[in-house]
Amino acid sequence: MGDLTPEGERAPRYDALLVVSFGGPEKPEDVMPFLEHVVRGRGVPRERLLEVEAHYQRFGGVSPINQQCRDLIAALDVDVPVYWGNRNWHPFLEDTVRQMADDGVRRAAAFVTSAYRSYSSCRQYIEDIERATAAVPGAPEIVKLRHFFDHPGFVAAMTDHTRAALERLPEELRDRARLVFTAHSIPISMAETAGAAGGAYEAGLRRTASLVAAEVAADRPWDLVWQSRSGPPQIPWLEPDVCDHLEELHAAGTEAVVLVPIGFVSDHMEVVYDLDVEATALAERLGLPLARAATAGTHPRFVRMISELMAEPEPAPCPATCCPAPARRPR
Ligand SMILES: CC1=C(CCC(=O)O)c2cc3nc(cc4[nH]c(cc5[nH]c(cc1n2)c(C)c5CCC(=O)O)c(CCC(=O)O)c4C)C(CCC(=O)O)=C3C
Ligand SMILES: [Fe+2]
Repeated sequence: MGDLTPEGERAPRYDALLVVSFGGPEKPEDVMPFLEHVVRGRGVPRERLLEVEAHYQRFGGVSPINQQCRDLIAALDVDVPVYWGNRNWHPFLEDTVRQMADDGVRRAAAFVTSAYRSYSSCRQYIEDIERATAAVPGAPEIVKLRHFFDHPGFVAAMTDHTRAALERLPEELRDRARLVFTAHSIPISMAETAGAAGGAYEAGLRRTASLVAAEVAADRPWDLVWQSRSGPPQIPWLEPDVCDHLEELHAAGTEAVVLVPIGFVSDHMEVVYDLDVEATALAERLGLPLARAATAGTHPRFVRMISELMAEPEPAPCPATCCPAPARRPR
C-alpha cells in the first residue's frame, strides 16, 4: 500500500491517526472506578489506592490528562481524520475503534502518548490495541508508530522547557542549579525486561536526559530519579525517589534544582501532584529553590514530531518477546 516516493520507497499511507492514551477521570464519582480499572489484577494495596484517590479529589476529581489529549489533537496538523482512545477511561479505545470501523477507516497510524519502552508504556498499549481490534468486526489495521524518546522534536521541546524553568530561578543561582530528571518508577522486574534486551526503559530515559542536559549546558550536573511508586511495599521498584533525592542534594549543599519530568509527555496527575504539590512542599521546607520544567504538551516542535513519525517508513512491530507482561496477581 502507498505511493512511491521520489526515492522509489513505498511511503506509508494511513487514512487516519489514532491517539492512544492512558485516560483519566473528569468528575469526582469517576475517580474510584477509574482507579479500579487501572489496577485490576495488579496487586496494588487498597491504602495506596485511597491515597491516590485523594490526589485526584484534591483537584475536584478531574485528571488533567484527557484535556491535554484534546489540546494535543487540536494542535495537530495532519491531513487525515484524528481519533482518540484510552486504556483506562472514556473514550475507551474499543469504542473509538468501533467508530473508526463505522467511518470506513482501513489503516490507521497509532500515536501512543508514552515515549519509552516497558510493559506499562509499550507492550500493554499493544495489547490494548489488539484487544480492541479483536472485539470490533471490520476494525481497521492499526500500525503503532515508533518510540520517540530520542526524537529531536521531543528533545527540543524538553530543552526549551528546561531553559525556561532555569529562567524562573533567582538569577544568582541559575548557573549552579542542578537538573533533576524524573520519570514514573516501575517494578525492577519490569525494568529488567524492558525492550528486546532488557533495561530499555532506564536506558531510554538516560539517553533523553543526557541529550537535553547537553543542549542546556554541557557541564551542568544532572541526575535521573523516580517518582510515583505504586504497588505493594515488598516488591522493589526503581529508586531513588525524587523526594529522597532532593533531601540528599540539599544535605550535600546543592543550591537550586530544576525538576524535569522527562518521563511524561504532558502534565499528568503524577506531575501536578507528586511534583508540584509534594516535591515542591518538601523543597520549600528545606529552603531549596526549585523550578519545575513544563512537559512537552503542545510545544510546536513536539506536535510536528507526530507528523514526522507518520511520514517515516512503517516501523517494524516490536518482537513478541519485548517488554513481557509481569505475572498477574489475583484480584
Ligand atoms: C511507566 C508508567 C507510565 C508512563 C507511561 C505512560 O504514560 O503510559 C505511567 C503513566 C500513567 N500512570 C497514570 C496513573 C496511574 N498509574 C498507576 C499505577 C502504575 N503505573 C505504572 C507505570 C506507569 N504509569 C505502574 C507499573 C503502575 C502499577 C500498576 C500497574 O502495574 O499497572 C495508578 C494506580 C494508583 C497508583 O498510582 O498507585 C494510577 C492512577 C497516568 C494517568 C495520570 C493522570 O490521571 O493524569 C499515567 C499517564
Ligand atoms: Fe502509572
